[in-house]
Amino acid sequence: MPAIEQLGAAKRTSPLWSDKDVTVIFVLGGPGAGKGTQCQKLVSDYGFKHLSAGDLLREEQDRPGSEFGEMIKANIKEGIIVPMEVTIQLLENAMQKQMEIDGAGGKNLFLIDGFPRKLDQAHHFERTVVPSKFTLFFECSEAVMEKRLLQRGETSGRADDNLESIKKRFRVFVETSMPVVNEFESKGKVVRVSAERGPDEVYRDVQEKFKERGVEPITIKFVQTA
Ligand SMILES: Nc1ncnc2c1ncn2[C@@H]1O[C@H](COP(=O)(O)OP(=O)(O)O)[C@@H](O)[C@H]1O
Ligand SMILES: O=c1ccn([C@@H]2O[C@H](COP(=O)(O)OP(=O)(O)O)[C@@H](O)[C@H]2O)c(=O)[nH]1
Ligand SMILES: [Mg+2]
Repeated sequence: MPAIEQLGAAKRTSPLWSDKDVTVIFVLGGPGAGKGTQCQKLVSDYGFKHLSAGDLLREEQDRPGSEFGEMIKANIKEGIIVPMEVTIQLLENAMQKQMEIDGAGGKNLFLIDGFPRKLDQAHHFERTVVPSKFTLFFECSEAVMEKRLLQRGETSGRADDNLESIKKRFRVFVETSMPVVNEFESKGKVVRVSAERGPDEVYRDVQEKFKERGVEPITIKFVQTA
């Protein structure tokens, strides 16, 4: 990727896509709330494509020759939000790539997981890439999230799944990311689900809320041939 000020979204003044052609649902919730877990379920039942901002940043961090690698690494370890231009460009690139793969018949349904984590990101993405349909927000206590993250840390290999980084991430979530949820909430654009129970119970609630919002699972029609 080129220098930050050269990135496409940094220069555009109107959205790249219309929300009539491209559906984006933001997925938010504290670290360890279960965003990734629920997104995987939605992918198989609803035909969404899942884009995790954190995964895209980790991929860019590890890409040989990336000029942002060191900066991303340092930010993730400290739980700090990476400058939005980088994250938005990575998301836009991933969406573009997916649309090229799907071609004209594609449904262009995207779950954007772990983003926007800051108000400026939310505003900039909606102004320069595409406005979101709504935000799926997972509510979870810090005690539960901490337990899940420490357990995930046993095998994830993630530099931020340790108690010190987890505490910092909780703080950033409350101070920086919750204002995003509150702003979307004031516009009636938040679907709130409790994430305290097991993955299947949480998912049942997600499906119910999606139905209320008119988002239906994929139905496979079986055609009788004989
Ligand atoms: N509802 C749940 N109950 C118990 N454990 C869960 C639940 N959802 C996710 N987990 C586990 O908790 C950890 C964090 O989940 P993940 O989906 O990675 O969360 P996030 O993307 O919000 O950080 C993972 O190890 C996952 O397997
Ligand atoms: O839009 C984003 C999303 C993630 N991150 C960084 O990536 C880290 C991990 O995010 P991820 O969503 O993978 O963590 P999760 O909430 O799933 O545990 C965050 O703490 C931030 O440092 C960021 O800077 N901007
Ligand atoms: Mg995640």
